[in-house]
Amino acid sequence: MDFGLWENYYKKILDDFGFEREDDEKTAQVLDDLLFEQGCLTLEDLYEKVDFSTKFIIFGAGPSLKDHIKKIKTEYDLFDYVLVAADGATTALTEEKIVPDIIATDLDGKIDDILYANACGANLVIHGHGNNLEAILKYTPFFDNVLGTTQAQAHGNLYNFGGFTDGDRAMFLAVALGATELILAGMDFGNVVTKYSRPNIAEDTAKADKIKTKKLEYAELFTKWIDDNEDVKIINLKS
Ligand SMILES: Nc1ncnc2c1ncn2[C@@H]1O[C@H](COP(=O)(O)OP(=O)(O)OP(=O)(O)O)[C@@H](O)[C@H]1O
Ligand SMILES: Nc1nc2c(c(=O)[nH]1)N=C(CO)CN2
Ligand SMILES: [Mg+2]
Repeated sequence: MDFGLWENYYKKILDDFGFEREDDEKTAQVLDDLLFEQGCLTLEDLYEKVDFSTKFIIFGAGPSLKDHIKKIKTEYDLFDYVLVAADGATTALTEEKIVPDIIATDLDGKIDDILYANACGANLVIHGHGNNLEAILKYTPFFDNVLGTTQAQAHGNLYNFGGFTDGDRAMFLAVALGATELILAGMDFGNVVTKYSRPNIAEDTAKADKIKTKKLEYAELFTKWIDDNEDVKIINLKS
């Protein structure tokens, strides 16, 4: 999605959630400075790492994630696909001894699992926004093979491929990497969250709060936008 079109959605998101654009821009600047210092990936670098396939599997952190991973393990040849974990989904993949090729994260998943997957070879797409400045400062220096994103205007080392939550941004990234097919696993949307999305809940699942429910509505909207507007086949294992 080009920035002009994205900006219309972005302004609505800022308004809907009460986020400040200046806060997003401040974190973006910090992330860009960190990546300048430590080195980072360009889109072309990442493309070279995953150009073995144009078929991608995107793993979200919804209630069907574990079942979908088990189905994929038995019915698919994992080496035929570029595996992209959205943040908390990394933990479920780690439990199943799978290292994703890419993790899209705003660094609020289980950091130990993301660090482990990164050490095992997963590339990281770190998203800076107005509410994760501390996590960006604290954890970014510990990761290798990082590409940075922002939801504001891209500048310096950062990209904006479109998308809001880790899951739908992972899809926009896949499109930017030339995906022809996206298989969605654990992308339930709706209003139920899992321990992979919310590590502190007592049970395996819980009712999403209002803000999370609204985030998932945007995730679904952008998934539909990609399906309607991009030249890519989307297969959601949930439906
Ligand atoms: N029912 C669901 N619960 C949680 N995540 C889901 C669900 N369905 C789809 N997803 C996707 O899985 C992704 C990973 O979940 P996670 O909660 O770790 O992400 P997030 O974008 O950081 O959300 P938040 O800002 O609420 O922490 C989400 O970004 C979303 O796109
Ligand atoms: N400012 C801000 N931006 C975001 C946030 C958030 O909590 N605050 N959460 C996101 C992923 O769900 C994506 N973008
Ligand atoms: Mg996250």
